[in-house]
Amino acid sequence: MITVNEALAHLFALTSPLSVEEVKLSESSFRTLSRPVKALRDQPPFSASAMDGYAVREDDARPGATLTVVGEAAAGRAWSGTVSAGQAVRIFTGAPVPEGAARVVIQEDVTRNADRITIAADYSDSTNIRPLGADFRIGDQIDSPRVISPSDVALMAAMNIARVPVARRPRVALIPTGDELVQPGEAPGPDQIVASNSYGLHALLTAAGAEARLMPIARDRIDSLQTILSLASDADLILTIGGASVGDHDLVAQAAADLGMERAFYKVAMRPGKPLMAGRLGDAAMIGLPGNPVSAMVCGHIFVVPVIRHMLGLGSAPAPRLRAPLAQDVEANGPREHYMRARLTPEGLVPDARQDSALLSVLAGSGALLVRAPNAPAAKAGEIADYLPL
Ligand SMILES: Nc1nc2c(c(=O)[nH]1)N[C@H]1C(S)=C(S)[C@@H](COP(=O)(O)OP(=O)(O)OC[C@H]3O[C@@H](n4cnc5c(N)ncnc54)[C@H](O)[C@@H]3O)O[C@H]1N2
Ligand code: MOO
Repeated sequence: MITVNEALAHLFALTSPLSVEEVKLSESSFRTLSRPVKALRDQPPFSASAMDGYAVREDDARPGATLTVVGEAAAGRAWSGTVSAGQAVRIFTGAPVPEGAARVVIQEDVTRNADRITIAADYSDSTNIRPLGADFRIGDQIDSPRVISPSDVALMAAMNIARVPVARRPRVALIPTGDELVQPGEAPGPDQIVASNSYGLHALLTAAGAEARLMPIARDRIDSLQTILSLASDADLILTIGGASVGDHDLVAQAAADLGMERAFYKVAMRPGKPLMAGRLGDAAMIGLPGNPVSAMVCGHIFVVPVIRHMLGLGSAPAPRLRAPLAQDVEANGPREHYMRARLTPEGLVPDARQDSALLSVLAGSGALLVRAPNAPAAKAGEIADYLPL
Protein backbone atom coordinates (compact mmCIF):
# COMPACT_ATOMS: atom_id res chain seq x y z
CA MET A 1 0.00 0.00 0.00
CA ILE A 2 1.26 3.47 -0.84
CA THR A 3 0.78 6.59 1.27
CA VAL A 4 -1.80 9.29 0.60
CA ASN A 5 0.94 11.67 -0.57
CA GLU A 6 2.40 9.06 -2.91
CA ALA A 7 -1.05 8.42 -4.37
CA LEU A 8 -1.59 12.14 -4.87
CA ALA A 9 1.78 12.46 -6.62
CA HIS A 10 0.75 9.64 -8.99
CA LEU A 11 -2.54 11.40 -9.69
CA PHE A 12 -0.82 14.69 -10.50
CA ALA A 13 1.49 12.78 -12.86
CA LEU A 14 -1.53 11.17 -14.56
CA THR A 15 -3.21 14.51 -15.29
CA SER A 16 -2.10 17.85 -16.76
CA PRO A 17 -3.36 21.42 -16.79
CA LEU A 18 -5.96 21.92 -19.53
CA SER A 19 -6.08 24.47 -22.34
CA VAL A 20 -7.24 28.07 -22.02
CA GLU A 21 -10.52 29.38 -23.46
CA GLU A 22 -12.15 32.81 -23.52
CA VAL A 23 -15.55 33.38 -21.94
CA LYS A 24 -17.84 36.36 -21.59
CA LEU A 25 -17.27 38.30 -18.39
CA SER A 26 -20.79 37.39 -17.23
CA GLU A 27 -19.87 33.71 -17.44
CA SER A 28 -16.49 33.97 -15.73
CA SER A 29 -17.34 33.79 -12.04
CA PHE A 30 -15.88 30.76 -10.22
CA ARG A 31 -13.91 29.85 -13.34
CA THR A 32 -10.10 29.85 -13.11
CA LEU A 33 -8.34 32.90 -14.50
CA SER A 34 -5.51 31.41 -16.60
CA ARG A 35 -3.59 34.49 -17.62
CA PRO A 36 -3.18 37.89 -15.95
CA VAL A 37 -5.58 40.55 -17.25
CA LYS A 38 -4.83 44.30 -17.34
CA ALA A 39 -7.01 47.35 -16.81
CA LEU A 40 -7.89 49.07 -20.08
CA ARG A 41 -8.58 52.40 -18.33
CA ASP A 42 -8.04 54.48 -15.20
CA GLN A 43 -10.69 54.41 -12.49
CA PRO A 44 -12.02 56.90 -11.79
CA PRO A 45 -11.08 58.32 -15.20
CA PHE A 46 -11.28 61.88 -13.78
CA SER A 47 -11.17 63.27 -10.27
CA ALA A 48 -14.68 62.63 -9.04
CA SER A 49 -16.88 63.95 -6.29
CA ALA A 50 -17.45 61.45 -3.47
CA MET A 51 -20.48 63.34 -2.08
CA ASP A 52 -23.46 65.52 -3.01
CA GLY A 53 -22.62 69.17 -2.33
CA TYR A 54 -20.76 72.14 -3.76
CA ALA A 55 -17.39 72.19 -5.53
CA VAL A 56 -15.34 75.20 -4.39
CA ARG A 57 -11.82 76.59 -4.68
CA GLU A 58 -9.36 75.82 -1.88
CA ASP A 59 -9.29 79.45 -0.64
CA ASP A 60 -13.07 79.66 -0.56
CA ALA A 61 -13.52 76.65 1.72
CA ARG A 62 -13.82 78.73 4.91
CA PRO A 63 -16.45 78.84 7.67
CA GLY A 64 -18.97 81.52 6.82
CA ALA A 65 -17.78 82.04 3.22
CA THR A 66 -20.62 83.10 0.92
CA LEU A 67 -20.32 81.95 -2.71
CA THR A 68 -22.35 82.18 -5.91
CA VAL A 69 -23.55 78.95 -7.56
CA VAL A 70 -22.63 79.17 -11.24
CA GLY A 71 -23.41 75.72 -12.60
CA GLU A 72 -24.15 72.07 -11.95
CA ALA A 73 -22.14 68.84 -12.43
CA ALA A 74 -23.81 65.44 -12.20
CA ALA A 75 -22.58 61.90 -12.82
CA GLY A 76 -22.34 61.55 -16.59
CA ARG A 77 -22.79 65.33 -17.12
CA ALA A 78 -19.64 67.32 -16.43
CA TRP A 79 -19.66 71.13 -15.94
CA SER A 80 -17.13 72.41 -18.46
CA GLY A 81 -16.25 75.82 -16.97
CA THR A 82 -13.62 76.83 -14.39
CA VAL A 83 -14.63 77.63 -10.82
CA SER A 84 -13.35 81.13 -10.00
CA ALA A 85 -12.89 82.84 -6.63
CA GLY A 86 -16.24 83.46 -4.93
CA GLN A 87 -17.95 80.77 -7.04
CA ALA A 88 -19.32 77.30 -6.35
CA VAL A 89 -20.68 74.53 -8.59
CA ARG A 90 -23.54 72.33 -7.45
CA ILE A 91 -22.12 68.80 -7.69
CA PHE A 92 -23.40 65.24 -7.19
CA THR A 93 -21.65 62.00 -6.26
CA GLY A 94 -19.69 60.58 -9.18
CA ALA A 95 -19.55 63.83 -11.17
CA PRO A 96 -16.22 65.08 -12.53
CA VAL A 97 -14.84 67.84 -10.29
CA PRO A 98 -14.64 71.02 -12.41
CA GLU A 99 -11.41 72.90 -13.11
CA GLY A 100 -10.42 75.26 -10.32
CA ALA A 101 -12.28 73.38 -7.57
CA ALA A 102 -10.25 71.57 -4.90
CA ARG A 103 -12.96 70.48 -2.48
CA VAL A 104 -16.55 69.44 -2.27
CA VAL A 105 -18.40 70.87 0.72
CA ILE A 106 -21.29 68.49 1.47
CA GLN A 107 -24.74 70.00 1.19
CA GLU A 108 -25.47 69.32 4.89
CA ASP A 109 -22.71 71.89 5.70
CA VAL A 110 -24.19 74.63 3.50
CA THR A 111 -27.18 76.97 3.66
CA ARG A 112 -28.53 77.87 0.27
CA ASN A 113 -30.47 80.96 -0.60
CA ALA A 114 -31.38 81.22 -4.31
CA ASP A 115 -28.00 81.12 -6.11
CA ARG A 116 -25.98 81.94 -2.98
CA ILE A 117 -24.54 79.44 -0.50
CA THR A 118 -22.96 80.05 2.91
CA ILE A 119 -20.54 77.46 4.35
CA ALA A 120 -21.32 76.42 7.95
CA ALA A 121 -18.98 77.32 10.79
CA ASP A 122 -18.34 73.68 11.66
CA TYR A 123 -18.19 72.25 8.13
CA SER A 124 -16.27 69.01 7.63
CA ASP A 125 -13.07 69.86 5.81
CA SER A 126 -12.34 66.55 4.05
CA THR A 127 -11.90 67.11 0.31
CA ASN A 128 -14.62 64.62 -0.65
CA ILE A 129 -12.79 64.05 -3.93
CA ARG A 130 -11.65 60.73 -5.36
CA PRO A 131 -8.50 61.42 -7.37
CA LEU A 132 -8.12 60.16 -10.94
CA GLY A 133 -6.89 56.54 -10.86
CA ALA A 134 -7.46 56.16 -7.10
CA ASP A 135 -8.95 52.69 -7.62
CA PHE A 136 -6.69 51.46 -10.44
CA ARG A 137 -4.54 52.78 -13.26
CA ILE A 138 -4.49 51.65 -16.87
CA GLY A 139 -2.29 48.53 -17.09
CA ASP A 140 -2.84 47.48 -13.46
CA GLN A 141 -2.98 43.71 -13.37
CA ILE A 142 -5.15 41.00 -11.86
CA ASP A 143 -2.82 38.09 -11.24
CA SER A 144 -3.43 34.52 -12.31
CA PRO A 145 -4.08 31.74 -11.63
CA ARG A 146 -6.97 32.36 -9.30
CA VAL A 147 -10.59 31.34 -8.94
CA ILE A 148 -12.54 34.34 -10.16
CA SER A 149 -14.65 35.76 -7.33
CA PRO A 150 -17.73 37.94 -7.78
CA SER A 151 -15.55 40.87 -6.64
CA ASP A 152 -13.06 40.03 -9.40
CA VAL A 153 -15.94 40.11 -11.91
CA ALA A 154 -16.90 43.59 -10.73
CA LEU A 155 -13.26 44.72 -10.95
CA MET A 156 -12.82 43.33 -14.45
CA ALA A 157 -16.04 45.01 -15.57
CA ALA A 158 -14.77 48.36 -14.26
CA MET A 159 -11.49 47.70 -16.08
CA ASN A 160 -13.57 47.25 -19.29
CA ILE A 161 -12.45 43.65 -19.73
CA ALA A 162 -15.33 41.99 -21.61
CA ARG A 163 -13.78 38.59 -22.34
CA VAL A 164 -11.81 36.58 -19.84
CA PRO A 165 -9.15 33.85 -20.39
CA VAL A 166 -10.08 30.86 -18.24
CA ALA A 167 -9.03 27.24 -17.95
CA ARG A 168 -11.28 24.80 -19.75
CA ARG A 169 -13.39 22.93 -17.23
CA PRO A 170 -12.18 19.35 -16.72
CA ARG A 171 -14.78 16.95 -18.12
CA VAL A 172 -15.38 14.31 -15.46
CA ALA A 173 -17.53 11.23 -16.09
CA LEU A 174 -19.00 9.70 -12.92
CA ILE A 175 -19.83 6.01 -13.24
CA PRO A 176 -21.72 4.36 -10.40
CA THR A 177 -21.37 0.57 -10.44
CA GLY A 178 -23.43 -2.14 -8.81
CA ASP A 179 -26.45 -4.39 -9.35
CA GLU A 180 -27.96 -3.02 -6.15
CA LEU A 181 -28.27 0.58 -7.32
CA VAL A 182 -31.20 2.60 -8.62
CA GLN A 183 -31.30 6.35 -9.33
CA PRO A 184 -32.84 8.76 -6.80
CA GLY A 185 -36.58 8.98 -7.40
CA GLU A 186 -36.87 5.43 -8.71
CA ALA A 187 -38.50 2.62 -6.72
CA PRO A 188 -35.76 0.34 -5.34
CA GLY A 189 -36.44 -3.40 -5.16
CA PRO A 190 -36.23 -5.12 -1.75
CA ASP A 191 -32.50 -5.82 -2.19
CA GLN A 192 -31.62 -2.47 -3.72
CA ILE A 193 -30.44 0.94 -2.50
CA VAL A 194 -30.33 4.39 -4.05
CA ALA A 195 -27.10 5.55 -5.71
CA SER A 196 -25.78 8.41 -3.60
CA ASN A 197 -22.05 8.69 -4.20
CA SER A 198 -22.33 9.80 -7.78
CA TYR A 199 -24.60 12.66 -6.71
CA GLY A 200 -22.42 13.74 -3.80
CA LEU A 201 -19.34 13.67 -6.00
CA HIS A 202 -21.17 15.53 -8.76
CA ALA A 203 -21.89 18.32 -6.29
CA LEU A 204 -18.33 18.33 -4.94
CA LEU A 205 -16.73 18.41 -8.38
CA THR A 206 -19.08 21.01 -9.78
CA ALA A 207 -18.19 23.28 -6.87
CA ALA A 208 -14.50 22.64 -7.59
CA GLY A 209 -14.92 23.87 -11.17
CA ALA A 210 -15.34 20.62 -13.11
CA GLU A 211 -17.93 19.80 -15.75
CA ALA A 212 -19.20 16.67 -14.02
CA ARG A 213 -21.37 14.26 -15.99
CA LEU A 214 -23.52 11.57 -14.35
CA MET A 215 -23.26 8.40 -16.41
CA PRO A 216 -25.75 5.51 -16.33
CA ILE A 217 -25.26 2.90 -13.61
CA ALA A 218 -22.94 0.11 -14.74
CA ARG A 219 -24.01 -3.35 -13.61
CA ASP A 220 -21.62 -5.85 -12.02
CA ARG A 221 -20.74 -7.48 -15.34
CA ILE A 222 -17.66 -6.94 -17.46
CA ASP A 223 -19.69 -6.09 -20.59
CA SER A 224 -21.86 -3.53 -18.78
CA LEU A 225 -18.83 -1.88 -17.15
CA GLN A 226 -17.02 -1.74 -20.49
CA THR A 227 -20.04 -0.26 -22.27
CA ILE A 228 -20.30 2.60 -19.80
CA LEU A 229 -16.51 3.09 -19.67
CA SER A 230 -16.53 3.40 -23.48
CA LEU A 231 -19.32 5.98 -23.31
CA ALA A 232 -17.03 8.04 -21.07
CA SER A 233 -14.01 7.92 -23.38
CA ASP A 234 -14.22 11.65 -24.25
CA ALA A 235 -13.78 12.64 -20.59
CA ASP A 236 -10.57 14.08 -19.16
CA LEU A 237 -11.15 12.08 -15.99
CA ILE A 238 -13.24 8.95 -15.50
CA LEU A 239 -14.38 8.19 -11.98
CA THR A 240 -15.85 4.79 -11.22
CA ILE A 241 -17.55 4.25 -7.89
CA GLY A 242 -17.58 0.85 -6.22
CA GLY A 243 -16.46 -2.54 -7.42
CA ALA A 244 -12.91 -1.72 -6.34
CA SER A 245 -12.47 -4.26 -3.58
CA VAL A 246 -11.77 -7.98 -3.60
CA GLY A 247 -15.28 -9.47 -3.80
CA ASP A 248 -16.40 -11.74 -6.63
CA HIS A 249 -18.49 -8.89 -8.06
CA ASP A 250 -15.79 -6.23 -7.84
CA LEU A 251 -14.92 -6.16 -11.53
CA VAL A 252 -13.92 -2.58 -12.28
CA ALA A 253 -10.18 -3.26 -12.37
CA GLN A 254 -10.58 -6.22 -14.69
CA ALA A 255 -13.04 -4.44 -17.01
CA ALA A 256 -10.71 -1.44 -17.28
CA ALA A 257 -7.62 -3.61 -17.71
CA ASP A 258 -9.28 -5.47 -20.60
CA LEU A 259 -9.84 -2.06 -22.25
CA GLY A 260 -6.14 -1.28 -21.89
CA MET A 261 -6.03 0.65 -18.62
CA GLU A 262 -2.45 1.22 -17.43
CA ARG A 263 -2.62 1.03 -13.67
CA ALA A 264 -0.53 3.47 -11.62
CA PHE A 265 -1.50 2.16 -8.19
CA TYR A 266 -4.05 0.14 -6.24
CA LYS A 267 -4.65 0.52 -2.50
CA VAL A 268 -3.71 3.46 -0.32
CA ALA A 269 -2.86 3.40 3.36
CA MET A 270 -5.85 5.43 4.43
CA ARG A 271 -9.13 4.96 6.24
CA PRO A 272 -11.64 5.16 4.73
CA GLY A 273 -10.66 4.78 1.08
CA LYS A 274 -8.15 1.92 1.05
CA PRO A 275 -9.21 0.18 -2.19
CA LEU A 276 -8.52 3.22 -4.40
CA MET A 277 -7.01 2.64 -7.82
CA ALA A 278 -5.87 4.93 -10.62
CA GLY A 279 -4.32 4.83 -14.05
CA ARG A 280 -4.80 5.94 -17.62
CA LEU A 281 -7.50 4.63 -19.93
CA GLY A 282 -7.08 5.91 -23.47
CA ASP A 283 -6.86 9.71 -23.37
CA ALA A 284 -8.41 9.92 -19.90
CA ALA A 285 -7.10 9.54 -16.41
CA MET A 286 -9.15 7.07 -14.43
CA ILE A 287 -9.72 6.84 -10.71
CA GLY A 288 -11.55 3.88 -9.27
CA LEU A 289 -13.16 5.03 -6.03
CA PRO A 290 -14.28 2.62 -3.31
CA GLY A 291 -18.02 2.15 -3.09
CA ASN A 292 -18.67 2.77 0.56
CA PRO A 293 -20.42 6.15 0.49
CA VAL A 294 -18.20 7.93 3.01
CA SER A 295 -15.06 6.40 1.45
CA ALA A 296 -16.03 7.74 -1.96
CA MET A 297 -16.70 11.25 -0.61
CA VAL A 298 -13.54 11.32 1.50
CA CYS A 299 -11.50 10.26 -1.55
CA GLY A 300 -13.30 13.03 -3.45
CA HIS A 301 -12.01 15.60 -0.95
CA ILE A 302 -8.53 14.12 -0.54
CA PHE A 303 -7.76 13.20 -4.16
CA VAL A 304 -10.29 14.28 -6.75
CA VAL A 305 -10.67 17.95 -5.81
CA PRO A 306 -6.86 18.48 -5.74
CA VAL A 307 -6.68 16.74 -9.15
CA ILE A 308 -9.36 19.08 -10.54
CA ARG A 309 -7.44 22.09 -9.21
CA HIS A 310 -4.28 20.68 -10.83
CA MET A 311 -6.11 20.36 -14.17
CA LEU A 312 -7.39 23.93 -13.82
CA GLY A 313 -3.82 25.16 -13.42
CA LEU A 314 -4.28 26.05 -9.75
CA GLY A 315 -1.19 24.12 -8.66
CA SER A 316 -0.43 20.66 -7.32
CA ALA A 317 -1.23 20.79 -3.64
CA PRO A 318 -3.04 18.51 -1.22
CA ALA A 319 -6.37 19.63 0.23
CA PRO A 320 -5.58 22.43 2.69
CA ARG A 321 -5.55 21.51 6.36
CA LEU A 322 -6.32 23.64 9.38
CA ARG A 323 -5.44 23.07 13.04
CA ALA A 324 -7.57 22.99 16.16
CA PRO A 325 -7.39 21.46 19.64
CA LEU A 326 -8.96 18.10 20.36
CA ALA A 327 -12.03 18.40 22.58
CA GLN A 328 -11.55 14.86 23.89
CA ASP A 329 -8.94 12.11 24.11
CA VAL A 330 -8.40 10.09 20.91
CA GLU A 331 -7.07 6.53 20.72
CA ALA A 332 -3.82 5.51 19.03
CA ASN A 333 -4.16 5.09 15.27
CA GLY A 334 -3.43 1.99 13.17
CA PRO A 335 -1.16 1.83 10.13
CA ARG A 336 -3.50 3.76 7.79
CA GLU A 337 -3.97 7.54 7.81
CA HIS A 338 -7.38 8.01 9.38
CA TYR A 339 -9.80 10.74 8.29
CA MET A 340 -12.22 10.78 11.20
CA ARG A 341 -15.58 12.40 10.76
CA ALA A 342 -15.67 15.14 13.39
CA ARG A 343 -17.50 18.25 14.51
CA LEU A 344 -15.67 21.50 15.20
CA THR A 345 -17.16 22.88 18.43
CA PRO A 346 -16.10 25.90 20.53
CA GLU A 347 -14.21 23.39 22.72
CA GLY A 348 -12.41 21.88 19.73
CA LEU A 349 -12.67 18.83 17.48
CA VAL A 350 -15.10 16.10 18.51
CA PRO A 351 -14.72 12.90 16.45
CA ASP A 352 -17.99 11.05 15.97
CA ALA A 353 -18.34 7.83 17.96
CA ARG A 354 -19.42 6.03 14.77
CA GLN A 355 -16.73 5.90 12.08
CA ASP A 356 -18.28 3.22 9.80
CA SER A 357 -17.66 4.33 6.21
CA ALA A 358 -21.27 3.56 5.24
CA LEU A 359 -22.77 6.33 7.39
CA LEU A 360 -23.65 9.32 5.24
CA SER A 361 -25.73 10.87 8.04
CA VAL A 362 -22.57 11.09 10.15
CA LEU A 363 -20.61 12.62 7.28
CA ALA A 364 -23.32 15.17 6.59
CA GLY A 365 -23.35 16.16 10.26
CA SER A 366 -19.57 16.60 10.35
CA GLY A 367 -17.92 19.84 9.42
CA ALA A 368 -14.43 18.38 9.55
CA LEU A 369 -12.23 15.38 8.90
CA LEU A 370 -9.85 14.98 11.83
CA VAL A 371 -6.57 13.66 10.39
CA ARG A 372 -4.74 10.97 12.35
CA ALA A 373 -1.31 10.10 10.93
CA PRO A 374 -0.41 6.43 10.42
CA ASN A 375 0.55 4.87 13.78
CA ALA A 376 -0.08 8.13 15.65
CA PRO A 377 0.02 7.52 19.42
CA ALA A 378 -3.03 8.23 21.57
CA ALA A 379 -3.71 11.97 21.88
CA LYS A 380 -5.09 13.93 24.85
CA ALA A 381 -7.85 16.53 24.87
CA GLY A 382 -6.26 19.93 24.29
CA GLU A 383 -3.58 18.67 21.91
CA ILE A 384 -3.53 20.43 18.57
CA ALA A 385 -4.62 18.31 15.60
CA ASP A 386 -4.87 18.69 11.83
CA TYR A 387 -8.26 18.68 10.18
CA LEU A 388 -9.79 19.26 6.79
CA PRO A 389 -12.81 21.54 6.74
CA LEU A 390 -15.68 20.01 4.76
N1 LIG B 1 -12.68 -8.93 2.22
C1 LIG B 1 -12.61 -7.60 2.12
N2 LIG B 1 -13.74 -6.92 1.94
C2 LIG B 1 -13.69 -5.59 1.85
C3 LIG B 1 -12.45 -4.91 1.95
C4 LIG B 1 -11.29 -5.67 2.11
O1 LIG B 1 -10.18 -5.13 2.20
N3 LIG B 1 -11.42 -7.01 2.17
N4 LIG B 1 -12.45 -3.55 1.92
C5 LIG B 1 -13.64 -2.88 2.38
C6 LIG B 1 -13.53 -1.47 2.16
S1 LIG B 1 -12.48 -0.64 3.14
C7 LIG B 1 -14.30 -0.84 1.26
S2 LIG B 1 -14.24 0.86 1.13
C8 LIG B 1 -15.23 -1.53 0.39
C9 LIG B 1 -15.03 -1.06 -1.03
O2 LIG B 1 -15.70 -1.89 -1.84
P1 LIG B 1 -15.98 -1.64 -3.36
O3 LIG B 1 -15.25 -0.47 -3.86
O4 LIG B 1 -15.78 -2.91 -4.06
O5 LIG B 1 -17.49 -1.21 -3.34
P2 LIG B 1 -18.78 -2.11 -3.47
O6 LIG B 1 -18.50 -3.45 -2.91
O7 LIG B 1 -19.26 -2.03 -4.85
O8 LIG B 1 -19.74 -1.31 -2.52
C10 LIG B 1 -19.47 -1.13 -1.16
C11 LIG B 1 -20.73 -0.58 -0.50
O9 LIG B 1 -21.02 0.68 -1.03
C12 LIG B 1 -22.31 0.70 -1.64
N5 LIG B 1 -22.25 1.52 -2.85
C13 LIG B 1 -21.51 1.27 -3.94
N6 LIG B 1 -21.71 2.21 -4.86
C14 LIG B 1 -22.59 3.07 -4.35
C15 LIG B 1 -23.19 4.27 -4.83
N7 LIG B 1 -22.90 4.78 -6.04
N8 LIG B 1 -24.06 4.91 -4.02
C16 LIG B 1 -24.35 4.41 -2.79
N9 LIG B 1 -23.79 3.29 -2.28
C17 LIG B 1 -22.95 2.63 -3.06
C18 LIG B 1 -22.60 -0.71 -1.94
O10 LIG B 1 -23.96 -0.97 -2.02
C19 LIG B 1 -21.95 -1.44 -0.77
O11 LIG B 1 -22.80 -1.39 0.34
O12 LIG B 1 -15.03 -2.92 0.43
C20 LIG B 1 -14.90 -3.45 1.76
N10 LIG B 1 -14.85 -4.86 1.66
O1 MOO C 1 -11.48 2.11 3.04
MO1 MOO C 1 -13.00 1.51 3.31
O2 MOO C 1 -12.99 2.87 2.42
O3 MOO C 1 -12.37 1.80 4.98
O4 MOO C 1 -14.48 1.86 4.05
